[in-house]
Amino acid sequence: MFSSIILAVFSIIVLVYVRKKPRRTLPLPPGPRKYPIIGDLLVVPDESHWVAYDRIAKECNSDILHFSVFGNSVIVLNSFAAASDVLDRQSSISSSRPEGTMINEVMGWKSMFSVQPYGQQWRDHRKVFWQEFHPEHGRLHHRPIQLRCSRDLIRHLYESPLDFQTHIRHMIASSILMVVYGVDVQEKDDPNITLVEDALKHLDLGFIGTYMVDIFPFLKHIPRWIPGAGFQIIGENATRDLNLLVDVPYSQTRRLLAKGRGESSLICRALNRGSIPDGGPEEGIIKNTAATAYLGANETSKFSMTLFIALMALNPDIQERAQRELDQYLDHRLPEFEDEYYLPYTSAVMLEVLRLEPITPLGLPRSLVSDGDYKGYHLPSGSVVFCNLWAILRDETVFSEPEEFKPSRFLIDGQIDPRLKDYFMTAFGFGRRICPGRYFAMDNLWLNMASILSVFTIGKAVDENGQEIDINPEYTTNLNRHVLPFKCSIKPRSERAEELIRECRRL
Ligand code: HEM
Repeated sequence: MFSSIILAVFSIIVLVYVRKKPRRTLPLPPGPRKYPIIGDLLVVPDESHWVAYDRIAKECNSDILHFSVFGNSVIVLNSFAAASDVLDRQSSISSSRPEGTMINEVMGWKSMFSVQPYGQQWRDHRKVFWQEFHPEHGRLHHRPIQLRCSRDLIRHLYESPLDFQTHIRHMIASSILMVVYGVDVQEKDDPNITLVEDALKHLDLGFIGTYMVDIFPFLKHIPRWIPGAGFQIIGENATRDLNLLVDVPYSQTRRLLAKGRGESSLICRALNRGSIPDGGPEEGIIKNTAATAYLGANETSKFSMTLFIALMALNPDIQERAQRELDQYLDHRLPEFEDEYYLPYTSAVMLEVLRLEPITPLGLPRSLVSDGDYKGYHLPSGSVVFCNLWAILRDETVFSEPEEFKPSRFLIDGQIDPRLKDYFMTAFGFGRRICPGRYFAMDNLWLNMASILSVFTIGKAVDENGQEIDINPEYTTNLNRHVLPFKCSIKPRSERAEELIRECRRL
């Protein structure tokens, strides 16, 4: 009797175990040696993760890696082939984002669709975003605003070149604020620019895996006064700053609309598309989409524009080549969007800046909603997936001497190589979650880079003894990077250039 009870209990345990853990027939992708319980915690690198992942992938001779931290599975895709297979071909299972407890719940970001899991809520927000940011719409409605902000940038750089980072930040924030909210931006110390920067400064802190609460979600319930619960205070500050960002500019737009202004904005167009009750769920979608756009545009373009300034100062021969092309074609006028096709080297400079140092080297994390596979490896459901964009954009088989800044690599027969440009677009991610702001971003970057090159010479600054100050671009090491401040000189190229700059009066 006793032995039959033991047998029955044993059989139930085996059944439950077998049900819960279906037998895997395929192995997991390779990765470093795993330790009991903590898994790979000790070997997960704590800085420049993308460089370390690329090295480990080469050591393992595999373009896909698997890590495990306290039983949580992490997959890193290290090649174009792996990324397009998992994120494009298997997009039905790989288009979600991980439910990062810190960012989504503790910091209150779950209303931003960039971090939402795949599903109806995400689709509703992305639809509102895409109606505004698809390329034909952008050409019609955004380009005039981008042109105006770019001319302001040229004027600001002329007036106080040492403050170039402030001016870049102003140009980007004002172009997206006008597009999304239809509100004008003050020449200096605009409160809406402070709002977005305050909200963004918390983002790095909430990145998935930075806090134990992401590994042990029950920690979100511990009160803020318990020692070690500092993340709760960070969460409260982040939630407050995000709520301000979502509400304040939106209310300004509503006030403008009530006065019959602000009509050329995402908000006005989205409100006009449906009959939206005040404060109802649809209004929430528009409000949150607007804030996601404002947040998404800021750091990304700022990083690439600042890096462009550093690379131009460091590479005078490349700068001069672009200027020769601009001078020949423009014949003493500032560039406009329609000129882009005729200025391929200038476009190549932009592509190369974005290729060399992607702002988000590991993209934004995805999560697998079901089991997948790649090259005979098992990809477990629930895994967090990182795509190593940095490694993909430095693949030696596509870009020779990938660590060199060489815009001409993008040219074939004097035009942009379409095959290479398609490959390059991976800088904006893959599949259903690919960056929906990419056309706006590329328009903004191209126009501003071309305009700066056409009227300014960028060089190294000199110190009080007349010695050149070296530039060695340094970045923060978090997953959403910033270029650390540096000095450089920005001077008008000629008297004619100075005239053109003076013509950039506020439109
Ligand atoms: C140089 C500029 C930019 C770069 C390199 C960039 C890159 C990226 C990348 C790599 C992703 C993740 C895609 C994925 O998961 O596969 C992303 C997502 C996103 N980006 Fe951008 N981006 C840029 C500019 C912008 C701009 C200007 C906006 C807004 C106007 C924007 C809005 C977004 C949004 C909303 C998402 C989340 C999409 C979703 O989860 O469905 N980005 N971006």
